[in-house]
Amino acid sequence: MANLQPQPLAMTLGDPGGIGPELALKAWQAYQIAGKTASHQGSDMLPFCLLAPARIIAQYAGILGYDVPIIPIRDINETAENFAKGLPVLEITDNGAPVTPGVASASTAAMVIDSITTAVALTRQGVASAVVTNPIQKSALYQAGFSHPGHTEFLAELAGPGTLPVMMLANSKLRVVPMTIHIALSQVQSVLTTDLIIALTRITASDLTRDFGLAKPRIAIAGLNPHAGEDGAMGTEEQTIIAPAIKQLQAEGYNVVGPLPADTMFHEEARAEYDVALCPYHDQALIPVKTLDFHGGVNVTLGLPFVRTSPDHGTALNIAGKGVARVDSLMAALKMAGDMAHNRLSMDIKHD
Ligand SMILES: NC(=O)c1ccc[n+]([C@@H]2O[C@H](COP(=O)([O-])OP(=O)(O)OC[C@H]3O[C@@H](n4cnc5c(N)ncnc54)[C@H](O)[C@@H]3O)[C@@H](O)[C@H]2O)c1
Ligand SMILES: N[C@H](C(=O)O)[C@H](O)COP(=O)(O)O
Repeated sequence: MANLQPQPLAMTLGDPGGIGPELALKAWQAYQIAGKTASHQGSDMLPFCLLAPARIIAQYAGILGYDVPIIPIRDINETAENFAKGLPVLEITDNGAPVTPGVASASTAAMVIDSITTAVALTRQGVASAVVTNPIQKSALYQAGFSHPGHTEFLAELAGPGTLPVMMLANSKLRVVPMTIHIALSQVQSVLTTDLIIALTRITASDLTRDFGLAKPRIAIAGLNPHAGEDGAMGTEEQTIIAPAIKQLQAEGYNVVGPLPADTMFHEEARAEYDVALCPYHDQALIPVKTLDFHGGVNVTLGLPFVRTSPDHGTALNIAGKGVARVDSLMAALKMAGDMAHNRLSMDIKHD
């Protein structure tokens, strides 16, 4: 019989020049305020361990004047027993590169990447329940030779060949999936295919059922062009690419509608008609979700063999180290990761 008590969450460092270290400290404080201490049994928030050089976290605690004891641990299994005493930090690669709040640098890329790969390895070994990532400064990683556009694509590579990652951003008002992610707008038309839409929709529907408890998710698919093409007068991708995918998905039994005009599908009454909206390109999906609730949003990667969530914001270099960064989105990501891990465990137990 599987153990229903999930393992701790593995939180990554993110860019050490950004707000990630500050948010990790604030998240630990928020847990203490909420009374989530050593015993997490019965709690709906799992304890977490930060994968980072402890010296950097201590540096931020000092700059910010936070009374958060840093507890270096050697094994993630030591997280729960130490969580009431301080923030558990599992040491990762540290080349000693100096860190300045508000400054992202290629010199810290190795530790940023090691934190992610270690979190994934621990989660896949089953000693962590999920990966919760802090934001990375993509430009600094690119300078260091990192070849993936973002976490989403990197995590898919770590998951193994054939993995199709699905980026979903969610808050209490809206869930969205950009069907193309980190590519130039000029490439969207060639990357968006009928087969891609079908594959992304199948993964979205199945993960919303397994991880979010939606028995038959209601899915809306946006058009690419103004007015969803206005019957071909303003573009034909709706007719040649999107509609055939919807027809196929409906034939398979999915509850899918579209292509819908993107400008009118996000108002309150329209949102009540679906559980998730799939959009042809990044900003079409992310503008409404971040506008409706930036601080409550979570970025979750569907389609992976492990759970990964993240706050929906970036590194916010302009406010790093100032103590003003809001921790709400990271807290929402921790909560969602724990809930998803719990749902997967419950599902495994049912199938035992
Ligand atoms: N998951 C990720 O790793 C992730 C997500 C989004 C962006 N990014 C990266 O972050 C970098 C900066 O991106 P950006 O400037 O477009 O977006 P951003 O989210 O970092 O900042 C946008 C604005 O929101 C504010 N803000 C962000 N988070 C906040 C918080 N928690 N509390 C208060 N204010 C907050 C910032 O100060 C800034 O004014 C880029 O390199 C981008 O690629 C990473
Ligand atoms: N596209 C995301 C956003 O704008 O919020 C962000 O860049 C994060 O992407 P990854 O999780 O793939 O790093």
